[in-house]
Order: sequence, then structure tokens, then C-alpha cells
Amino acid sequence: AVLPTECGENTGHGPILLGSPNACDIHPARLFTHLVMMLNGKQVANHSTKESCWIVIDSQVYDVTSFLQRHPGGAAVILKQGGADATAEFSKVHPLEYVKELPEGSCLGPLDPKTTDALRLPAIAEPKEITSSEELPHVSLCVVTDDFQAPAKRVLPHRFWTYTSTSANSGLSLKGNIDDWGRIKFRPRILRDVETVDTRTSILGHRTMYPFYVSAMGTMGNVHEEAEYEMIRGFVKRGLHGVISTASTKPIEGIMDCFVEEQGRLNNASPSTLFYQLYLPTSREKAATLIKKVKAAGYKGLWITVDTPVLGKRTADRVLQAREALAMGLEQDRNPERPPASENAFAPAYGGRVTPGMLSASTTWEDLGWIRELWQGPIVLKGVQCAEDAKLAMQYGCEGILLSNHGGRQLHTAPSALMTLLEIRTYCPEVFGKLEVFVDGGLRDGADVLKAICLGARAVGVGRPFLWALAAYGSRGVERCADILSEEFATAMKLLGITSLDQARPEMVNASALLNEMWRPELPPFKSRL
Ligand code: HEM
Ligand SMILES: Cc1cc2nc3c(=O)[nH]c(=O)nc-3n(C[C@H](O)[C@H](O)[C@H](O)COP(=O)(O)O)c2cc1C
Repeated sequence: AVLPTECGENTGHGPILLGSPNACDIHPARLFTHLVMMLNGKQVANHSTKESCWIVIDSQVYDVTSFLQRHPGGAAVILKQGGADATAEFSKVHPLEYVKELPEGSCLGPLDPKTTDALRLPAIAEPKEITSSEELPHVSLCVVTDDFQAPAKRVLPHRFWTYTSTSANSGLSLKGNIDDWGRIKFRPRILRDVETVDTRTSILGHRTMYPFYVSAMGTMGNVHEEAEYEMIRGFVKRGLHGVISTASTKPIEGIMDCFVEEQGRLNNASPSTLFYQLYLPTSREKAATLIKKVKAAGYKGLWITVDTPVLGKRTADRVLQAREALAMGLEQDRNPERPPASENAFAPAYGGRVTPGMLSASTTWEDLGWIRELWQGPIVLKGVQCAEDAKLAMQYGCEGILLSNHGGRQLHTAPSALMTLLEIRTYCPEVFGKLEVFVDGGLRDGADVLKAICLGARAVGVGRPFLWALAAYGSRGVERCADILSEEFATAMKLLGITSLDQARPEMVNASALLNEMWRPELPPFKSRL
């Protein structure tokens, strides 16, 4: 028998090494074969149909035929890679360790590195409108956050643009988020000395330069190859905090390492902190493992997303997925409403599909008990949308609540965060003294942040503007986006007549237009006196 002799190398006729860093779990029945031969690129290239689909990931060959219809992201995206090296495409959306989730026996063995030229090329990826950032307007021409949209749209493949820019159902929640900021007006004070202003505050005890932070956004690898790393490089330089998504492209620990490295480069002068956004998997064991990992990595707060027991209806993504499936000859792509029974350990990513095992729809308030025991740090509920739940969060001892409708991506016609903020002010103002209240959704102008602060919010989360800035200009864009918001914010403070955030008062804004539409408990039946 031929035994493994060396690590990670193929001599052409020698054995293949199990235990090499990228060796997969080869089915025992195939073990012997794998000890003596590698797979040839030409052989792999012959398996590019839905009847037999092989792909290469990280130098290993996988038979994914049976997995095609079970892939939560749809069959078409994998079939496009049939007979080809899928590593690049795969790494854009999943950590490499995801391959372990393929059905047992899928790994056929290593690819002979001398035969990679014989592999198929993946079906042509959607061309970007432009390929070089030099063709984009100079970053300094972005003077309001909306200016990042057009460059991002040009750089991103259409489906990723769609994924980031659209929302649920007919898009009314997203529109409401954006519009409501404009419906609150300032009531400025004059003739106060506003020569210098202090824009600093703290979030969960961590100092920040400005009362806004970068919202949790999944699968950033779609918008920039350095994904979360590049986003971090931008916002740490500006002293902002960031919330890292469970659905991140890069691993939990890698993201923290990048953060620490960036901090080191700045001589630890940036007050930035990383928090972690948690999507609770259905399996408590998996959830516990994840929480322990997050804690060990050093994240400072757990932001549990509570507005996503299931994924909202991402209409535009659905259309694209149906088109893509048809283009690959898959008339019936997997019905998004009927996910495969198998469970997997990963975060919901994107694409508007239901992802089995990754979102617990049965979570209740009582679950906060065991989560807290494991986590033992500050907890923020992300996605509180009415006064009653704000009060419950207070009673359950949460350190914070984030009023949010998930950027309009979840419940159709869900209230904007500002509407919920007003509801809380009206029906349970005691909440403000007990926990920190954050808002997000549709914030595009730094001046608007100040309205939320006047109404009692601690800070505002900003999502898409940072994502688009990252897509078009990398960390430079993120810095620029932070600069735009901070300059607008500081200017607004001066024009409103305040020099520090503790001077921001509810009477400095006129929220009557929103208050008129705010929910009210049903009045007793009206009795006519006539
Ligand atoms: C190894 C096992 C795999 C697992 C467990 C897995 C899991 C997932 C999950 C959970 C999603 C997110 C769906 C959503 O939230 O909408 C997804 C999407 C996606 N996956 Fe995979 N995947 C695997 C393999 C692959 C492979 C081999 C490829 C090929 C390159 C791939 C490419 C993609 C793409 C492009 C999407 C986005 C789909 C869309 O936008 O509709 N995945 N996958
Ligand atoms: C592309 C994209 C991905 C997102 N991914 C997540 C996520 O993984 N987890 C989460 O809790 N919220 C996620 N959100 C919601 C944001 O955290 C935030 O609530 C929202 O984007 C704020 O609205 P804005 O984008 O209009 O600023 C995502 C939003 C977008 C646009």
C-alpha cells in the first residue's frame, strides 16, 4: 500500500496527503483511491451539468450534483461554476469552512495542480459597467452621502446593486424611512456662542467621536473583495463604532484581528469599538457556540436582531433569482418558500431566500435569560418597533434597544424608527433613563442625526451610504462618507445653537407631522350628545 509521505505536495506519482491544510473529509470508501491519485482538470471539466456537477474549491474537487437543489442560494449560482474552479466565486460569499456543510462524501479528492488549465471557465459572470475606480468620479466629488450611489451602481454587478439597494415587498418601508427624517423640522436657537462644538458621546460605555455608527450589514464580500476588513480600515480612522453582522463574509476572529491591527497602526488612538450583531440559529447548541466565539474574540456588545424571525420578501432579488435560474436551464429553481430540510450552521446571508437553520423563528423573551448567562455583556435588541416592546426590553434588563425596521427589508409598511421613537417618548418615556435607545434606517444626512438625538436617541446607525462608499472607493470612500456625515452634524449643531450633545432637547425639533400619524390606543366609542 502506498502511504502518505509528505505534506501538501504532489510528486505526480506519489501519494496524496491527508491532513494537509486544505484536505477535505474524504469518504472512507474512497480513501485508498485518494492515497494514490489526484483528479485531473479535464475529468472535472466533463461534469458541468445539473445531471453531474463537480466544482473545485480550494484545490479540492467536490461532486455537488445532489446539493444543487438544496443550496439555500439556489442551484444556478453553483451550476455556473460546474467543471470549473469555484473558489473565487465561493469566497466572495462564504467562508472557506462552509465546504464542510456539503453532504458527506461530496469531496472527491484533490485536483492535480498541473491540470488546472484543463478546467472549464465559469459561465461568464455578469460584467460590471466599469472595472477601474479611476473611471469613477473622484471621491472628493462626493459631497453628500447620496453621491456614493451612482458610483456604487456602476461598480457593482447588477444583482449585488439590487441586493443592497432594494427592500421588502413594494419598498414602502424604505421610502418611509427616508421620508420621515425630512418631516421633522428643527427649531433653532440663535445668538449663542457656537464657536467650538463637542460632537462626542458614548455607546454602551464606549466613547465615540460622533453619535452615529456603521450598521450591521451581511455579505460585504459582494461589494468589496476585502469586505469587512476594508470597511473597518475606513471607520476606525474616523473614530466610529461598527456593528459586525453574523452574515459577514470574513470570519469573526479575522475581523477582530483586522480591527486590532488597524488600531495598532493608529497607535491605539481611535476610540472605535466593534459590536456584534447576532442572528440566532435554530439550534441552541450552535447559538451557544457562536456566542462563545464572539465573546472570546472580544466584541463589546451583542446586538440581537429581533425583526427577522423569517426573511422578509425581497422582491427584486426574487426576480433576479428566477431569471438566473431560467438562464441556466433550471426551469424550476428551488421554491424559496420551501427550504430543504437540512440545517446548517451559517448566518442568513442575502439573496432574499429563506435559509434553513439559520434564523430561529421560535425565539422568545425568555431566551434572553440563557443568552445573557453565556454572553455576560451588554445586550441591545435590534429591531424594536413599538412602545410595548421597548418597555419589555427594559423590564428584561437589556442595555439598549435599536429602533429599526431593518432598512425596510423586513415587514412591509413597518414603522420608521423615528415613528417608534416618538411612540416611546409618548407612552413609556421611562425607557430613556433605563437603557440606551438607538435608531436606524434611511439616514442620509448628518444634520438629521441631530433630530434623533434631540428626541432622546443615543446614536444613529447608518447602513447603505457606507456600503456604497465601500463599493466604489474602498476604505477611502468609508472615510469620506464619515467625513460628510460628521461635517453635516457639527454644522447642524452650530446652526441649531448647541455646543454639546447634552444640550440637545426635544423642543428643538418640531415633530408634529409625525406625531399626527403616530399610533394611539383605541378611544372609547364616541357618544353623540345630539
Ligand atoms: C458548501 C456548501 C454551501 C452552503 C452551506 C451554502 C449556503 C448558502 C447560503 C445560506 C446562502 C444564503 C442564502 C440567502 O441568505 O439568501 C448562500 C448563497 C449563495 N451561495 Fe452558497 N452555499 C454553499 C455552497 C456554495 C457554492 C459551492 C457556491 C458556488 C460558488 C455558492 C455560491 C453562493 C452564492 C453566489 C449565493 C448568493 C445567492 C443569491 O444571491 O441568490 N455557495 N449559500
Ligand atoms: C445590504 C444590507 C445588508 C444587511 N445585513 C444585515 C444583517 O446581516 N443583519 C442585520 O441585523 N441587519 C442587516 N441589515 C440592516 C442594517 O443593519 C440596518 O438596519 C439598515 O441598513 C439601516 O438602514 P439604511 O441602510 O437605510 O441606513 C442590512 C442592510 C443592508 C442594506
